[in-house]
Amino acid sequence: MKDILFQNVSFSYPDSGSVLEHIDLKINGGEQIALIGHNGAGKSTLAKLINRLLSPTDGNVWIGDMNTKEYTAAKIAHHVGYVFQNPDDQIFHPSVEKEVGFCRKIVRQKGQNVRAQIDAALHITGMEKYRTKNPFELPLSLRRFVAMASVLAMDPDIFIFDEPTAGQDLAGRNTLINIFRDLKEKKKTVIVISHDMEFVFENFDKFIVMANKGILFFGTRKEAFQTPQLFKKAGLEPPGILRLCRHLGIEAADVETAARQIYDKWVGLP
Ligand SMILES: Nc1ncnc2c1ncn2[C@@H]1O[C@H](COP(=O)(O)OP(=O)(O)OP(=O)(O)O)[C@@H](O)[C@H]1O
Repeated sequence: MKDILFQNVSFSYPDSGSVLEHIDLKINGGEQIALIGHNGAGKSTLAKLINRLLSPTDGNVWIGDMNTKEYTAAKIAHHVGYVFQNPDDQIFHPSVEKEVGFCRKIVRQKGQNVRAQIDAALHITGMEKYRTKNPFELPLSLRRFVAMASVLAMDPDIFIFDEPTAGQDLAGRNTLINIFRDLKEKKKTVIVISHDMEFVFENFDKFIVMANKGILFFGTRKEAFQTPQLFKKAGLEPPGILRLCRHLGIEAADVETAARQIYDKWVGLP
């Protein structure tokens, strides 16, 4: 397991000035984190510094003992898998199986069984039945799972998912929950960039909240719920469950606890 370490990292795009300033951050190997913040807060930029698509203007980003500045993006891709928001940025093979099989070289280098990796990735994403299809004949919601399968098959230590719930119905969301559960069991590091407050607060225990060119908050779901004004300061709509709990005057960090408290307080009285 590789930790991710940001040491006093600042970043500017050539034509838009400073985007991130003096970021110190440590994500332990195996943590599953939701990365949230208003539009333009710098979430994708932070994520691209992790997979070396970008390099810090100042400071250093480490993946385990690798200073990302000293490696190419292709090399870092062995350790950090990035599932882009738009799958069409990532897909370029004429069949689902070929697309997912793109991992071959990396998987072989790791001494893993290529066939087993591809089959497992197709299975967990629900893409098995589409293996011979051209990805571009599939709807966008399924193309997202093709892109996901091709990253899962590479079996990196760290996964970044950019807006994975976008355009997904209940079945798609359940597939995602299953994928995140599996990655948690495998002790993979997962960073999910999302505007889907309901989904991330239901399914993640740790949060990074970005605002003002930096990190406004890094802590547990419970701590986020207990930090007054956090969502307002971050320019975010709090999840429905938090708004409900505040209206009812109860303190709960997840739906189950809230339901139990509501039941105990109003329903379960003898
Ligand atoms: N390639 C680029 N060139 C110049 N400026 C950029 C580039 N990409 C992003 N920016 C700017 O950097 C800032 C941070 O963008 P970024 O995409 O990291 O934010 P974000 O939090 O991921 O936003 P969103 O939620 O809208 O996707 C924004 O002001 C954006 O306009």
